[in-house]
Amino acid sequence: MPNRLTINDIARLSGVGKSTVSRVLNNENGVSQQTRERVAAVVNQHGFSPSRSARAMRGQSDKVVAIIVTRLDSRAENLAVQTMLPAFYEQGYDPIMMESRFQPELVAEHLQMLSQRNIDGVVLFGFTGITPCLLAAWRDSLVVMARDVSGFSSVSYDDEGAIELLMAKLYAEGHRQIGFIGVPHSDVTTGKRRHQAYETFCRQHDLTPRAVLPGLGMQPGYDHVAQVLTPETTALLCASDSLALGASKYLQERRIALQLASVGNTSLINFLHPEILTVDPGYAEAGRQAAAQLIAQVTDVDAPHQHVIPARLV
Ligand SMILES: O=P(O)(O)OC[C@H]1O[C@H](O[C@H]2O[C@H](CO)[C@@H](O)[C@H](O)[C@H]2O)[C@H](O)[C@@H](O)[C@@H]1O
Repeated sequence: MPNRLTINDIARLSGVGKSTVSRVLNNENGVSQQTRERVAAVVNQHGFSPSRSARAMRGQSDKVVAIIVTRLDSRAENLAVQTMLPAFYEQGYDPIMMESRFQPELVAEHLQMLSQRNIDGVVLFGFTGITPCLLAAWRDSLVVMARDVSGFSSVSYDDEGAIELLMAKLYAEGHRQIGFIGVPHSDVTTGKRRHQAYETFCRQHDLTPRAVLPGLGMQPGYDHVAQVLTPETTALLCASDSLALGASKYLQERRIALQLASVGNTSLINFLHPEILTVDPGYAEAGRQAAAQLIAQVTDVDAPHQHVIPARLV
């Protein structure tokens, strides 16, 4: 018996008609309890796993998408998820959330499990180590967030543009000694692209670059900011809001007055530090576009497509 029974198989094995099986699988009225149990017994006995029908039988949605975030505590990713969820709900999809913790092996495990459950599609927050090969089976039903992966749909941010906007603003305000705190180049987007954009701006405007790349998070910002400060430094550009929060705490404790700037425009930084100059990479818009793209793909309305969200100075 093949793993995936057809509706005909179930009808034959249960001794009922196809339409009866369909009514049972779709949890409709008009079927006796006894017949319902007979059909359910066949389904259970044969290890039947047509997730859509099984879900319908349990009265659950038959349209399910998965959202795989890298970290459940990322403010950036939360902002994108916040606009993604209503877009999925509106079209009748039930989203489930999973976490990768930046581990490709975990992504592989999640995808394997999702494909066994016949999930309609996946939004995956990408990172270094995610390869086209890893995602091959999902080419038509997956959207990568925050970076592009060759051959797949993606919604990414304009990392260089975000830094150029902030550097241009700081420069226009008269700053000539601008430090940079960022993320190692192994992280291609938040790390390499944002740092290189800073270096390029410095080169083009004859500024001396002074950068440190400790990694994502508030603690690295707090621990490493001192390395880029000189007595002449008047401004500090942070590759993310979390780094800016850490750097800001350090500077406040030592009563060092600097113009801080960061990429993020997340609610915590706006609430605690409205004085920080910030660029909105477009997390909310990215969430909306990712949901729309995935729905268009899984309903055959659109082919894979790459979107880049423009950054906006706030
Ligand atoms: O301030 P945070 O919430 O820690 O945000 C930092 C950056 O998070 C995102 O980048 C990181 O996750 C991406 C997947 O969502 C991954 O592709 C990237 O390599 C990571 O650095 C976000 O895309 C950035 O804009 C945030 O600055």
